[in-house]
Amino acid sequence: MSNAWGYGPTNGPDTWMERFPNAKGLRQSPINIVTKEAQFDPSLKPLKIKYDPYNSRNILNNGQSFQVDFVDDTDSSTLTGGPICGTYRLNQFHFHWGASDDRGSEHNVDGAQFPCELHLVHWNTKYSSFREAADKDDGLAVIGVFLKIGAPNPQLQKVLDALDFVKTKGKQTTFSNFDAKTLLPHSLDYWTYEGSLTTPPLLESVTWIVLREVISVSSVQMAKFRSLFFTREGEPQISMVDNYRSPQLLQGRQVRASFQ
Ligand SMILES: NS(=O)(=O)N=C1NCCCN1
Ligand SMILES: [Zn+2]
Repeated sequence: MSNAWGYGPTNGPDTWMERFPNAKGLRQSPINIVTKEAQFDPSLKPLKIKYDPYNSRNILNNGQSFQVDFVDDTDSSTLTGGPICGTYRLNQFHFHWGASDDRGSEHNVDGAQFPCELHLVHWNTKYSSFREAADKDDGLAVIGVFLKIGAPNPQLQKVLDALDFVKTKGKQTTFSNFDAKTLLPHSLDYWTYEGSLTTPPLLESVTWIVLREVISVSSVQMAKFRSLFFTREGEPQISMVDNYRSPQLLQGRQVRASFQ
């Protein structure tokens, strides 16, 4: 019987501290963003996001979410500017979502949850790889984008159409020529703070960049997310839903805003 971490009653976020001591750290994520306490910082630069569709490689059900992986052996898909120094390369993107539209995001805004949250994961090229960067204080930068129920999102639909081929844990399929920029909202206004991975090993290596503007997702599209399974083919099916960690203590951290 696998004792892998997950989101169930016996291996979920409340149990993670047993095997992953970072869970009790002082810069854990996600957090609740209290907008009135986020201070505008005029020194924050605009985000510069350059994604090359040629770098998208495959889509994988990893048993906790699904992720779209990118070839990251050159600087062709990068994040620069914003709160970070240097160049960070796009490694993958994935999502977190709920069993119903009232929950699912990891970050909250003024105590409110969204039905889904997109994470675009980048690593600092001062290090040689994602793996080497992942445990460094300035190793990672993750862009968080909230999804709000509304009109169907045609760009997101391209990703959702591929889910038919990765229903169960361990399944993957080619996913080429996808422009991740098409998943971003028009405005790149953001909140930023120093945090962690929201999944084990909960490494405290992430500069979080959470966009203020949401993107849309329809209820039918949310049902597609919920059609995936945490479990492998042939195992008793457990629907992949509620794969989110709840907000953690701020522990004195400052959340800055790139906008007034
Ligand atoms: N939800 S998160 O903070 O992005 N967590 C991640 N864990 C593994 C590698 C990518 N990201
Ligand atoms: Zn995530």
